Amino acid sequence: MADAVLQLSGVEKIIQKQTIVRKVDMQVRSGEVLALCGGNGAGKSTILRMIVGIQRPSGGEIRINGIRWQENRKKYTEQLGYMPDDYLFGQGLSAEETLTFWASLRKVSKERVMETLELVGLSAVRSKSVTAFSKGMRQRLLFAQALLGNPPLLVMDEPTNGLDPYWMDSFVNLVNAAKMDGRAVIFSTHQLQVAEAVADHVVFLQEGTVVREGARETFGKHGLQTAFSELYGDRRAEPEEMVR
Ligand SMILES: Nc1ncnc2c1ncn2[C@@H]1O[C@H](COP(=O)(O)OP(=O)(O)OP(=O)(O)O)[C@@H](O)[C@H]1O
Repeated sequence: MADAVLQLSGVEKIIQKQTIVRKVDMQVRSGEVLALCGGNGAGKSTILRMIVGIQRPSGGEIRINGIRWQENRKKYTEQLGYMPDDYLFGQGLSAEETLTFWASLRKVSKERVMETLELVGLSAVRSKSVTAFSKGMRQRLLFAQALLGNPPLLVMDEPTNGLDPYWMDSFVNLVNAAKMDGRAVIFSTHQLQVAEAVADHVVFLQEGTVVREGARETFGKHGLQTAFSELYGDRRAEPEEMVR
C-alpha cells in the first residue's frame, strides 16, 4: 500500500490548559480524500491549521511526504495548498491579478496562473474584479490559489460553506479532478452530502477526539447523517445559517 502523503500521529492541541485536540491519528494517501466532520467547536479547523503550520501542535507529530515542519519549513509548505474558510480579497483586483500576486509569493509561473484559472473555470472572467464575484466564484479562486504550486496535498477548511447546489457540484468535480491527479485531499465540512459525494474516508470529531471513522461506504446509504445523529443527537450537521 502506498505511503501516506499526510500522517498525523498522536496530535494534540492544548490552549490555556484546555485540550482542543486529543491524540488524533490520521492518514491520507495519494489520490485519497478525507472529510473531517463534526459539530461546531469539534476541533476541525484547529487540526487543519496545525497541518498547514499556522498553529503548532502541543504534542504528537505531523508529516507530509515524510517531512516534519520543524525539520524543513520551506519544503514542508511546498507540499501543500491551503484553502482557508474565509478570506478578504484585495479591493479592485481582478481574478488574474489576485492569482498573479499569490503566484509571485510562491515563485509560480504566469503559465501556471493561466492554467489554474482554466482548471477552475474562471478564464473567461479573469479580468473582472473579484469584489464583483459571487461566493461560488470566490471559492473557485481560493481553490485555484491552493492548486497554484501543484501540491501533493490539498487542505481545505469548509470549502463549500455558503455554496448553492450548482457550485457544490463544481466543487465535487474539482476535488475529483485533484484526486485523479494523485493529490491527497483533506477538508472539513458541516455538509454531510458533500462528504457523501466526494470522500473516501470520513472522520467524525467531538470535542477534539475522533469518535468514529471509516471508509465512506462502511457508513451505508444516508449513513453519514445517521452516524451524525447517533453521535451528536438531533442537532443538524449544518449550522443554522446554512439550513435553507
Ligand atoms: N486560540 C484559541 N483560544 C481558545 N480557544 C480556542 C482557540 N482556538 C480554538 N479554540 C476552541 O477550540 C475549539 C475547537 O475550535 P475549532 O475552530 O477548531 O472547531 P471547528 O470544529 O472548526 O468548529 P466550527 O465548525 O464551528 O468551525 C472550540 O471550542 C474553540 O472555541
